[in-house]
Amino acid sequence: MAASQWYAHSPILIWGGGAIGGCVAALLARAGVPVKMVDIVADHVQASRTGGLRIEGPVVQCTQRVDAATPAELRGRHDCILLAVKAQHTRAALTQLLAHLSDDGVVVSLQNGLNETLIAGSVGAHRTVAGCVNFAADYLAPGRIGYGNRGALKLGELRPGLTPRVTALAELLRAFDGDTTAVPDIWPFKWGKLAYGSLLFATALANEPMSESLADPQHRPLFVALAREVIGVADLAGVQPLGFDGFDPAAFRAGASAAAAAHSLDRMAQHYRHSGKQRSGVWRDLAVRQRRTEVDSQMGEIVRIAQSRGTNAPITEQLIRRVHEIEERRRDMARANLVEFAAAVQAWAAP
Ligand SMILES: NC(=O)C1=CN([C@@H]2O[C@H](COP(=O)(O)OP(=O)(O)OC[C@H]3O[C@@H](n4cnc5c(N)ncnc54)[C@H](OP(=O)(O)O)[C@@H]3O)[C@@H](O)[C@H]2O)C=CC1
Ligand SMILES: CC(C)(CO)C(=O)C(=O)O
Repeated sequence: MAASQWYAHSPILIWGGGAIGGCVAALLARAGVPVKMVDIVADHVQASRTGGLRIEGPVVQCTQRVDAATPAELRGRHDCILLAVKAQHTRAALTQLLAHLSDDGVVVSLQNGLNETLIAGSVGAHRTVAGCVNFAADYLAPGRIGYGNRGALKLGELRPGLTPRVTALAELLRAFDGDTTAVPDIWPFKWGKLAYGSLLFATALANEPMSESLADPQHRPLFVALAREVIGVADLAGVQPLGFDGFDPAAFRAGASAAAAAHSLDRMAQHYRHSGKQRSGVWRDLAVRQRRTEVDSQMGEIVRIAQSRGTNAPITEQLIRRVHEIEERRRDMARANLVEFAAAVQAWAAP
């Protein structure tokens, strides 16, 4: 199957044209792929289809006119929908997009978390493809996206095995990033990103850049304990997380040396040191957008899975509590949060 098959009948829909969707929409359009970006932010839609969508930052700078619509303006059915809304907006987006997905079409999740279960429940498992996304971007203003740094982009079927369609989807997305790969088992990467993401949620308790917090020796007991807990829940779910972009799950497992974890955290810090995006999307939701984060959808799911296996995930629960306190303006974002959290984790671990 050729990548062009996905847009032989209708443009590729990019549902949610913010940081991730906007980057993909602009750069696919720039490569000559027919795309249509769908977003609820009318000003952003209008700017992107008239003056163009501007991509800023160290990776690429361009202004690309992108065909765009609000959900209400959209007509017709499409074979490929790249879904890039925040996890908590997935259900609403699915309700809107269902009528626009062709019978043999697919929804590809370009999201963090385990939204594929929800997507499959709505459009059917046979029309769902999973993604693991780690490039960094920010929605800056209507018609303006910052592309901070390149990062892993992997696609896979819900069931193990490489299919022609997922191979063709990866080929399609190589027009966005040439290193995009189709993998025979996506779940180790999805869980790898959840463990990685737990560290990003933790760094968002502070105002410092990700690279600074990840490299700070005082925070490391917290990062190691947190990642180890998430990896433990993945084990219970029958998945052995895999790493990318400096994150090495094996280095956080019980029995691994402190030096191995330190090396992995140093490499993660290095990944962001020269990025145009110095702070995570979680930090941006809290500090700039001043809105709820994806913590319940992403970290909450880890707690729910642990509980369904008869155990718990206490450090993740404490992380969620602290993020909620910042969301509700009951806690300031400060380095002291990480220092205090690391000390608490060490105290719980003490015999
Ligand atoms: N940003 C990043 O660097 C990375 C993000 N991710 C993940 O990618 C996913 C997308 O995140 P990101 O791009 O940052 O998010 P953004 O908020 O930047 O973009 C999402 C866009 O979708 C819009 N939207 C919300 N609901 C709908 C809807 N029903 N239909 C159409 N559009 C809608 C949003 O509008 P509004 O703002 O009004 O809600 C927003 O414009 C998340 O799961 C995130 O964790 C993964 C790796 C890196
Ligand atoms: C930091 C990043 C971009 C991963 O590289 C991310 O996942 C986020 O901001 O949510």
